[in-house]
Amino acid sequence: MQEYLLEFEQVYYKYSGSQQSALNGLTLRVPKHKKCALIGQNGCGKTTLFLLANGLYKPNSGMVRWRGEAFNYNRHYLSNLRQKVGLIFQDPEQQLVAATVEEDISYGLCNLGLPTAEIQLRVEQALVEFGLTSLAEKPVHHLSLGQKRRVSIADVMVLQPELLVLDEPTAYLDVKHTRNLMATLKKIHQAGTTLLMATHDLDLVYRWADWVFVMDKGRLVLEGKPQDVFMQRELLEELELGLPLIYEMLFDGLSPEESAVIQRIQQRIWERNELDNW
Ligand SMILES: Nc1ncnc2c1ncn2[C@@H]1O[C@H](COP(=O)(O)OP(=O)(O)OP(=O)(O)O)[C@@H](O)[C@H]1O
Repeated sequence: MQEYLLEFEQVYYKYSGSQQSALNGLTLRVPKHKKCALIGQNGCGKTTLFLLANGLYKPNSGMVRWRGEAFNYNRHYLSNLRQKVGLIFQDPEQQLVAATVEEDISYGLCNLGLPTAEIQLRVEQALVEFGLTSLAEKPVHHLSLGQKRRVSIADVMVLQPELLVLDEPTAYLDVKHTRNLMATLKKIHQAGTTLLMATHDLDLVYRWADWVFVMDKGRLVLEGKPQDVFMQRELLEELELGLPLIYEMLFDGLSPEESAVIQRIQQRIWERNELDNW
């Protein structure tokens, strides 16, 4: 039976001074072990959802649950929750706090009060795992965007979260760094971490995700496997989200022979994704 890590039930959230709710009766459950993509227009509430996901914000009404239990917003609970739900911000600058890469990665571990030997071991492992060993002593403000992104992921992964939430992690990355990032996420997923990623890149969603959430105006309007979600052409056009290129082509008046080729390619992509699944 499918287990759910994080659940939002009828969640409303309004920023102070704002007229409209950013989350508007959001009900959404994150399935354990999946690679979930969250899509929706600018301003539909994705980042707000993420800020509620690790308790940085509290709903005005409704409930957020972790493994079936309602969030308790006391300090001890939140500190535990933030180890389990790792949040990667859209802008890595927001996340990097220390002078050097090594210090930045150890920052969260020091806050947990772990023994020094344990901290050193985990930092060394993270430096190797995320290809940062040669940058260990480099000042974080001297890094490229792709390197900063890797450090921000290492900062969070060193805490060994069960769910990793990423807000548009491929924004501003070139092809090479996007591929590297996706390879890193694959390793993280294979090691047992559930992923939830907001993105506007529908081709990436189609190739990567095994579950897709579609949000509009602060609520969930559609969810499912990519191949089912992207068949909902009219709804997605109505929401002005567009479609992955392969669906644009499929719906674009192809000959039966051309359609058959596209469908064979789709089949290959689904099979490959299934193999990668849990
Ligand atoms: N700090 C804030 N104060 C007031 N309103 C805010 C604040 N942050 C976001 N909002 C509003 O809340 C709504 C949801 O914003 P949010 O950033 O969650 O959307 P998003 O889906 O992440 O957008 P994007 O795709 O552009 O990142 C928007 O209407 C936005 O203007």
